[in-house]
Amino acid sequence: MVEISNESLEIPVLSDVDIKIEKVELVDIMGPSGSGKSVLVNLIDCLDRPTEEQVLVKDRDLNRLSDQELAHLTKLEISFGSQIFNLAPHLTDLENVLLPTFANLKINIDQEGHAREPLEVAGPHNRIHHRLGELSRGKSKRISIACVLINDPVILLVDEPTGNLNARTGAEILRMCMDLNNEERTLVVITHYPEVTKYINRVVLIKDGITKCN
Ligand SMILES: Nc1ncnc2c1ncn2[C@@H]1O[C@H](COP(=O)(O)OP(=O)(O)OP(=O)(O)O)[C@@H](O)[C@H]1O
Repeated sequence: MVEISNESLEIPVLSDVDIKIEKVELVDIMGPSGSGKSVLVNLIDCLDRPTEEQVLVKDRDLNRLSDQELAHLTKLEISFGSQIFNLAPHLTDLENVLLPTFANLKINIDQEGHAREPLEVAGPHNRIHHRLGELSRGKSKRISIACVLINDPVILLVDEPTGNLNARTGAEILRMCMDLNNEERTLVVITHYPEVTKYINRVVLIKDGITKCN
């Protein structure tokens, strides 16, 4: 059970969710707006905690981890790519990609070299010193994927990587997700892309905070 509360109000958000995601799976989470998809992903990324029951990541109960263990998990093992409006439009692509590293990157490292691989994986890119706000939506999505990859995590959570994209670019981004999954990473994607089942064979449906299939 997950409830969101302030002093006067308690809102039950997820109440009967029982999902096991295996190592190296590629899973799509689908459901109507407000059904609890983002809250579920926030739980896996340790941004929220359940009011009842458990969330286990790599067999570890997140409620029982120390702050240091949680920080290690969320900095280096799990990466959450939120929707592109959470990227900073006034920063360059390179600066956006490097942002998740600032807590743990050594000062004298070649920053551009460090970002090169995730930028290449995320697609052809020759304008890394341009501000994000100057890019197309498709290119911005690719930058958000590069941000997810920069710390080389084993679990990737990606919120709406295909949102507001045309069919061709949406398919390219999903194919990229499949490639990342083939590299032995576990991927949890939230998308409503209509042909998602061509690319992802396990879809978890959430309706009113309850998983309908898993
Ligand atoms: N910080 C918050 N304060 C109050 N209610 C919240 C908060 N975060 C989420 N909720 C509520 O929890 C429920 C689930 O929200 P969530 O953002 O997970 O939905 P979603 O399925 O991701 O929706 P969308 O597809 O529109 O992004 C909604 O009723 C939402 O209003």
